[in-house]
This record gives sequence, structure tokens and C-alpha cells, in this order.
Amino acid sequence: MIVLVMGVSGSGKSTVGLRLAERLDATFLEADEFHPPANIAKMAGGVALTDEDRWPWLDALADGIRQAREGGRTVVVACSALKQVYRDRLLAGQDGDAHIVHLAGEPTLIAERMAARSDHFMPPSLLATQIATLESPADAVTIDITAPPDRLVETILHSLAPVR
Ligand SMILES: Nc1ncnc2c1ncn2[C@@H]1O[C@H](COP(=O)(O)OP(=O)(O)OP(=O)(O)O)[C@@H](O)[C@H]1O
Ligand SMILES: O=C(O)[C@H](O)[C@@H](O)[C@H](O)[C@H](O)CO
Repeated sequence: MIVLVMGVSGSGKSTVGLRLAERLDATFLEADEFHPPANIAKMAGGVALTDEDRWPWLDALADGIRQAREGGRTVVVACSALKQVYRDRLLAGQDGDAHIVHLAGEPTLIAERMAARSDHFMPPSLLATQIATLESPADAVTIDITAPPDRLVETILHSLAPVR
């Protein structure tokens, strides 16, 4: 199984994705760790990434997904994956047991959470372009991020369970 935990910056992908991976005994892939240094520097400087910046990053992450899957692992990926073409690129060849979980919430709540974060390169000023770029997925479980992380993980686990 592969679970793509997506959403704008500050929506909780890293926090929720890591806990979900622990519960599923899955390999956890954090998309931020796949960025080339130039992308991190650009975002830290308050400039949004372009598609050209994102393709090599997404391709490196897709390779990481394939490697983990070839090893037979369940994989949880935390990645903004804002556009449908990005999600298609990440999940290419992963037909079958693939799930998309969209962490969604009010911009004011997300902005507050980003502002309270002191150890992260992504400035809150980039939230607006993240929201503008987001194409909400039609094929996802959408989770309201108001509740605490552990509650969100429970909701996600229920959504992944087979109904029979
Ligand atoms: N459900 C939640 N309730 C309260 N606080 C949360 C919740 N989820 C995440 N947070 C907090 O909000 C902040 C943003 O979460 P996190 O860093 O996981 O988001 P992210 O989507 O991975 O962000 P980015 O894409 O910028 O890396 C963190 O400080 C985190 O501790
Ligand atoms: O696609 C993008 O605009 C970026 O890559 C961001 O989404 C970051 O990776 C991350 O989410 C911020 O920490």
C-alpha cells in the first residue's frame, strides 16, 4: 500500500504522516528531504517554486517511492503534491493499493500553525501561493485538520480499512 499525505505547507503532512507511518509500520518519505538545496534556498527567501523547480524534486521522490515499494514496504509519503500532474507523476506505476489523503483547513488556522513554527525554512508568506496553486484532488480522502494529530491519524486509518 502507498498513502500520499498531501496539502499546502503547514497543513500537517509531516506531523500526521510520520505518526501514520508508525501506525502502519510503513516507510516514511518526507518530500522536503528530496529538495535540491537551491529549492530550499528559494523558498526560504520567500519565492515560490515553479514547475521547473519541482519536476526534478518530484522525480527524485518518485524514485524513492519505487525503491521502497520494490522492497515490499508499505509507504507513507508526505508531500504537498499541489497539482494533479504532480500527483500523477508521483504515483505513476503505483496502481492498485494507492490512497491519497488531503489535509485541508482554514487558511487562518494554517497560517497560525506556520507562524508558531520556529524550526522550518518555509515562510508563512508563501501560504497564499500554496493555496492558489492547489488543485483539490477528486480521488482523495479529505481530512479536516482542526483536530489533534492523533485523532486525524485514527480517522485516516479508518478510511484506509477495507469495508469487508
Ligand atoms: N492537527 C494538528 N493540530 C495542531 N497542530 C498541528 C497539527 N498538525 C500539525 N500541527 C503543527 O502545525 C505545524 C505545521 O505542521 P507540519 O510541519 O507537520 O506541516 P507540513 O504540511 O508538513 O508543512 P510543510 O509542507 O511546510 O513542511 C507544526 O508546528 C505542527 O506541530
Ligand atoms: O511544492 C512546493 O511548493 C514546495 O515544495 C513546498 O510545498 C514545500 O516542499 C513544503 O511543503 C514546504 O515545507
